[in-house]
Amino acid sequence: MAKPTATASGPLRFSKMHGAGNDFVVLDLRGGEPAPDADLCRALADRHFGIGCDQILTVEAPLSEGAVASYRIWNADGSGSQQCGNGARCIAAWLVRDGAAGSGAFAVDSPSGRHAVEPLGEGRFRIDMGYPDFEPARIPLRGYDAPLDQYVVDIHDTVIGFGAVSMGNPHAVIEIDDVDAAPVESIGPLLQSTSALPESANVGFAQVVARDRIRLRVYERGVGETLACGSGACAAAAVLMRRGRVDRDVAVELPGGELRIAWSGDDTPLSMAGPAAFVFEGEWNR
Ligand SMILES: N[C@@H](CCC[C@H](N)C(=O)O)C(=O)O
Repeated sequence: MAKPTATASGPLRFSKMHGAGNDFVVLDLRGGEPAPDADLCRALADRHFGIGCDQILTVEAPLSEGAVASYRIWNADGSGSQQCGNGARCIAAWLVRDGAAGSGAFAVDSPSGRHAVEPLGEGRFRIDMGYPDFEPARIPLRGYDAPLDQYVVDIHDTVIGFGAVSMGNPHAVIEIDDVDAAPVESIGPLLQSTSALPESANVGFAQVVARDRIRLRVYERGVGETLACGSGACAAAAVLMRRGRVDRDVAVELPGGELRIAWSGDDTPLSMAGPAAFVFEGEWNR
């Protein structure tokens, strides 16, 4: 099979991939192809008139010495993001298939920094996702000077308690008794709309099942509910670990699959392990 590459003219070649059901259109921009603009992202992501995906990922030249490549992320609505955990694993799988990375450990750059990648075999990868940042100004979360375990907002008389953290991108985490009954479609967009979260946030609804197991649904910024959010799984685990609600190594069950999150504490990066899969290759007629 020919390697999917983007050329300056003619059809735009893409790979369709997913990580635990969070699906992607991957474009290779290493040949100098411009990044997709918001209109093209929306067209590619459209599930009826386009290819259909939650995010568009672009493979680009490395930003740091020794990294094999970098990637950027666009949501289905055309907005950009700084991080995508499931996307990082898909980019890793794509780079291995491409030959840019070998079968051993390697590094990739993202808008939020450099990530060590460890191929685990059978289509699974472990990614160093960096340091969870609880500092309100850097999430960003307005109205607080110091991190709290729980923040409270009152939006049009709906009171919402949540934890907040940046994984490079902003996350709010609401602990809930039964994730199946979580008001994802109502509270997700409502919390995203608060001026306390000036860059919006990915809103996770997390149920602690056991000290080593969380169930999670995420209403993503720029998409809506997805089958999995990798950075959301990292965020939920980090918030619940910091509260002492779960152990430092947990399984996170999402509607589309399971991820493993480990974080030994403030001075160490958090790691995420999970699957990455190719679905099909194609050409977009522009
Ligand atoms: N699905 C992703 C997160 C993608 C970006 C997010 N919607 C944002 O706007 O920050 C993941 O797996 O982390």
